[in-house]
Amino acid sequence: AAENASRMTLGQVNQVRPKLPLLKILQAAGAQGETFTLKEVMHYLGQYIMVRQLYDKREQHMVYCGGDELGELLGLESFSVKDPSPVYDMLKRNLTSAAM
Ligand SMILES: C[C@@H](c1ccc(Cl)cc1)n1cnc(-c2ccccc2)c1-c1c(C(=O)NCCN2CCN(C3CCCCC3)CC2)[nH]c2cc(Cl)ccc12
Repeated sequence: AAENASRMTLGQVNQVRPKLPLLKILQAAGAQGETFTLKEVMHYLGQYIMVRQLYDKREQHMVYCGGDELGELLGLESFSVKDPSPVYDMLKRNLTSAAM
């Protein structure tokens, strides 16, 4: 019982709460709820890029997000999935820890 309780709380400890503009993007990609693991956030952002066809069909590592809400959040017209730093910077600005 105790280990289950601790496992449940540990499961909670790595949850993050997206701010509203990011939450709307995740929900557009099918996300349910308001807190996620970082892995889930990345999964839904990838799904969003796929569904909105923001990646270049020929150069599939290039994402053209200008004019999309994602580009507004990133402050970028485009980026390469090979350099995740702009995405991590955006997440720092748009995620709060759900643990508090
Ligand atoms: C390594 C990983 C990644 C993850 C995070 C970051 Cl900051 C960079 C890179 N990654 C590698 N390519 C992609 C990618 C490329 C084009 C379109 C969609 C996703 C991703 C991204 C994933 C993802 O969850 N990826 C699962 C496997 N992907 C392979 C690529 N697959 C598609 C590539 C285009 C053609 C169709 C398949 C989709 C599944 N989540 C992301 C979210 C963002 Cl903000 C940006 C990119 C991704």
